[in-house]
Amino acid sequence: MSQPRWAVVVPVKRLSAAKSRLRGALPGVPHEDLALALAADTLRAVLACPAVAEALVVTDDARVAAAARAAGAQVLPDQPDAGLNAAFRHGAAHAPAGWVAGLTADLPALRPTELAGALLAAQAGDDGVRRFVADAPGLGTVLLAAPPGVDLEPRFGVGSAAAHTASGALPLPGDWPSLRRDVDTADDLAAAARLGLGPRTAALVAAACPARSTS
Ligand SMILES: Nc1nc2c(ncn2[C@@H]2O[C@H](COP(=O)(O)OP(=O)(O)OP(=O)(O)O)[C@@H](O)[C@H]2O)c(=O)[nH]1
Ligand SMILES: C=C(OP(=O)(O)O)C(=O)O
Repeated sequence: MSQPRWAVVVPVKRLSAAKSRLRGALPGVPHEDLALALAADTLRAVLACPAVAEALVVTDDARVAAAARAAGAQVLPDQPDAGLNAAFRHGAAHAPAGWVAGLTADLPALRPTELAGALLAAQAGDDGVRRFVADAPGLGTVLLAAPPGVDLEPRFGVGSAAAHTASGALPLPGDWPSLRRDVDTADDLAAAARLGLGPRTAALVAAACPARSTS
């Protein structure tokens, strides 16, 4: 039997407001270009993942929407424009019946095989329970997965790993460094670069600091 395939919801904030903690991380690179590259590399990995049938990008940003459509994603408006969890709920409500995952759009080192491993692990329990992947420090969440017929019930934000656990979701323990490596700060970006960045982000890092691209 073939593995059931997933709809993955990927919310992206307006680029002018997104990733504020990263502002100035790449000297000479416009901040919005960096925020767009992070999302584009995340989405590229999502769409290259064999377990994924569909990506739904929730955004009100025209550049993000154009890049997402060009990559093959469906684009939904950021309704009701009430923050990240509302955006996840909106995307999940438009996903086809089946397995649904929510993923943050700040994973520029994401490898499709690691995403596939996490999605497969989320299906292994077959017990109707939501599962999540915590970020590298263990406090936040990068992926939340819900079985068919189960609400995604996203609780992203500060301390979201504990919030997801408190809501009945179970943490997935797998070793997926590129999935767990979300990028909020310049240090996170350096850590993601050590794992290997996607092409859009790598090009901007190289443009900001050419010496780094050859090391
Ligand atoms: N559509 C949508 N996406 C959001 C919203 N808030 C956050 N996101 C996305 O959710 C992901 C994780 O959020 P954060 O890491 O907090 O990102 P952020 O709010 O852009 O970053 P900071 O300004 O540094 O807090 C990022 O990919 C954001 O683009 C929102 O209100 N709407
Ligand atoms: C949105 C989240 O994280 P951060 O803002 O730290 O990326 C989260 O971990 O739920």
